[in-house]
Amino acid sequence: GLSLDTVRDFLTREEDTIVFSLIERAKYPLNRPAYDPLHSAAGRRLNASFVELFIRESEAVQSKAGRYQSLQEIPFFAYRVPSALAPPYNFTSDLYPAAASVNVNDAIWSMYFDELLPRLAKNGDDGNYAVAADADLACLQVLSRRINYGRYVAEVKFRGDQQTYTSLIQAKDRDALVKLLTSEAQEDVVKRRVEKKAAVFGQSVTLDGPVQTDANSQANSSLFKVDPSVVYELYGQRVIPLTKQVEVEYLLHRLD
Ligand SMILES: C=C(O[C@@H]1C=C(C(=O)O)C=C[C@H]1O)C(=O)O
Repeated sequence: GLSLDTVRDFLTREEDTIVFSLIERAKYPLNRPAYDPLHSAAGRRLNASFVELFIRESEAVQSKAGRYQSLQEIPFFAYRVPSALAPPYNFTSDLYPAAASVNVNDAIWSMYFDELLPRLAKNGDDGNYAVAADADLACLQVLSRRINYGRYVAEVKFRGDQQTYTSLIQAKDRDALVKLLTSEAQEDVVKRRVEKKAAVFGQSVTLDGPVQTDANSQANSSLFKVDPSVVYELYGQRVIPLTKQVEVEYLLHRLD
């Protein structure tokens, strides 16, 4: 069952996946043309970039394979995903049905392409657009899963203090809800841990010398495949605030 410990364990494990997916995308140059609008053979400007088409088609395949039968997974192009051909599985849902579809995928999409990607990838174009787009998809999927997991966090917190949450939800008091669900101490632990994971997972491993410790490694952030301070800021300024936004939106539908 859900508890504050199990949801925090889930979020902790997702940190590993987030850091590794950022490290993978940082391996490739920016590959700018993959993000510009495509043109038809006749020269007409199309509405989508190569990366957007890649992600739409990938989601369609994964939808057929049943990925979105799990409520933990939410597609970026929900209106385009075909139904699943995969064997049915009876997913238990811990979520309140009227609030289960709350998500901030649109905000995650623009945050990733406008803010994060330019800080991850070096300028350059090696033409390997499908490989880079696949790395983008991995980043987007894990960021979406982690941030939209705020629905589960909110459900646990609601069950733990139904009376207080119910009155704040009825009053539609967003500010008081944010305050009640926030744990500053936990946020500080999370931010410092992901920064450390970026330093540990993103160092160059050689057979000579000792394994790097944070004390001697964090001094020079350019040693790392992804700058640990970028990951710290990503969590502090975007991942945690968006997770809390999901928590609040979920709670506002929790009594529907
Ligand atoms: C997820 C939680 O709720 C809030 C959001 C956090 C996060 O996104 O990491 C951390 C602490 C809380 O302010 C939690 O309490 O664990």
